[in-house]
Amino acid sequence: MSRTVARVSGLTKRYGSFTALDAVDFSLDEHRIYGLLGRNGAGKTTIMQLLTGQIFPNGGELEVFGRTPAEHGDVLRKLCFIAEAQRYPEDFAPIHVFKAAPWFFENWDAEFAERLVADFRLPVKRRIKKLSRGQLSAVGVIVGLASRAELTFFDEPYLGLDAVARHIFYDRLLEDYAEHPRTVVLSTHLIDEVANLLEHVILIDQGKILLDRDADEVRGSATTVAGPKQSVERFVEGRTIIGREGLGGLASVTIDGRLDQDERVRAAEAGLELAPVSLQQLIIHLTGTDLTEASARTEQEVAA
Ligand SMILES: Nc1ncnc2c1ncn2[C@@H]1O[C@H](COP(=O)(O)OP(=O)(O)OP(=O)(O)O)[C@@H](O)[C@H]1O
Repeated sequence: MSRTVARVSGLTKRYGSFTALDAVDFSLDEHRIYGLLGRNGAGKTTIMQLLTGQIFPNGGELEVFGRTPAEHGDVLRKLCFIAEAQRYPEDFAPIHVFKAAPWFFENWDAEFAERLVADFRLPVKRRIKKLSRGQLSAVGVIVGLASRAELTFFDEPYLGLDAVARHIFYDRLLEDYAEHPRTVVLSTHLIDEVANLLEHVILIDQGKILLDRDADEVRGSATTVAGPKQSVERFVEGRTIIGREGLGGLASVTIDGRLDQDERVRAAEAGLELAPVSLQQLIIHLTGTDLTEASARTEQEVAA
């Protein structure tokens, strides 16, 4: 059985009369990659700041490696938090950040950091305030990866990183995680890009947990049916529709729930293709009203 590295229960954070986090319960197991997902302002950064001892809760229990993080230096040394707008001392260049890193991270791998510098083509001697937005994000990503902290938080780490650099990040994270398992919590809005990386999904909305499940279970919880429009519409009749796309005579409709064997045979006979739902589509459905309203409208249009 895997060890729990962090556990929160009834965790509440208020800013004045505004409740940013409302009695939240969840736990993080060792050696897993978690996606902490949710819309803007959902409470993701707040959770990460609480778990890394940067802010204090107004209520509930919070335990990281069995202790309250803010009060225990030995716990903080096992943590790495890469914030969206990570700040560094004035006049530091990346090389100074990487030289200082072993003081903060006991597992720091300088050679790995050097390889990452080459991968990201980072000018290590240039002052941080002169770096481009993407290069600044690369500094954080390198620290997050090469620190090999037992519990690493990446909060939207790649603002400004181009597509190539983002994929280097995903590849290196997976390779290094395979060799040095640890717990990683990744908060991102680029859900489709990271979907294959995630082993577990925690979805938060307006300070409450909407979903806390194994990523494979989430992916299997809905199905996309694609093919000729009329056949698709006939097949999905009476089911809960999560999303709908179409082009010319073709349609792709996502329905809630699994299909049984008979339904799969019927779909094949009707020339329809079935695919598991994309994580992004499911999350848009669970946290947004736009798509649901849009599909309700489309359903009415189809019915008319
Ligand atoms: N210091 C603060 N004072 C007042 N409100 C705050 C403070 N910090 C955060 N909030 C509010 O708490 C809520 C949660 O913020 P949080 O930064 O955790 O969201 P998030 O899920 O990380 O969002 P995003 O995806 O946009 O980064 C937001 O409504 C935010 O405005």
